[in-house]
Amino acid sequence: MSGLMFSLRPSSSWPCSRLLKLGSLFLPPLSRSSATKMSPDSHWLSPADRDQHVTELRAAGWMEVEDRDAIFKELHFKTFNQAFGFMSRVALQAEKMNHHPEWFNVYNKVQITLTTHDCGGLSKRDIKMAKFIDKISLSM
Ligand SMILES: C[C@H](O)[C@H](O)[C@H]1CNC2=NC(N)=NC(=O)C2=N1
Repeated sequence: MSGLMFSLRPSSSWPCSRLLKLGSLFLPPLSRSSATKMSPDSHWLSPADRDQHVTELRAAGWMEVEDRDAIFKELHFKTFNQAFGFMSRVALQAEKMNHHPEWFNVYNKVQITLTTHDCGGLSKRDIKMAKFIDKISLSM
């Protein structure tokens, strides 16, 4: 495919929903309709909502990822079985929400990064998944 290629990245003043509309101007009609059909909870969080949610999640041990609009947490369990059982429950929830973590497991540790790939940043789905993860991890 020839032609000008560039990527639109959300920044603090350009929410993903606006970038999607701008980006869709350069997409073929088929992609344009799908790009604007994203469910609202996978749209980029507004700066005010993002600040509020991230502040709450930071208090629960989440941290912001330096070079991307994402949140990260490392969880420690007593055993590998407990860690894997936790991952199994989160995996079922991920399928139910159609929203999947980026994660790494070694023995009893699970490192999780949450971001919304469709939007290129944090959305309500990430917040919902982070709260689910915190609830499940406390019950293991
Ligand atoms: C096609 C499929 O519905 C999409 O790719 C879903 C799958 N899981 C996802 N997971 C995450 N974290 N972000 C997404 O944007 C996403 N999109």
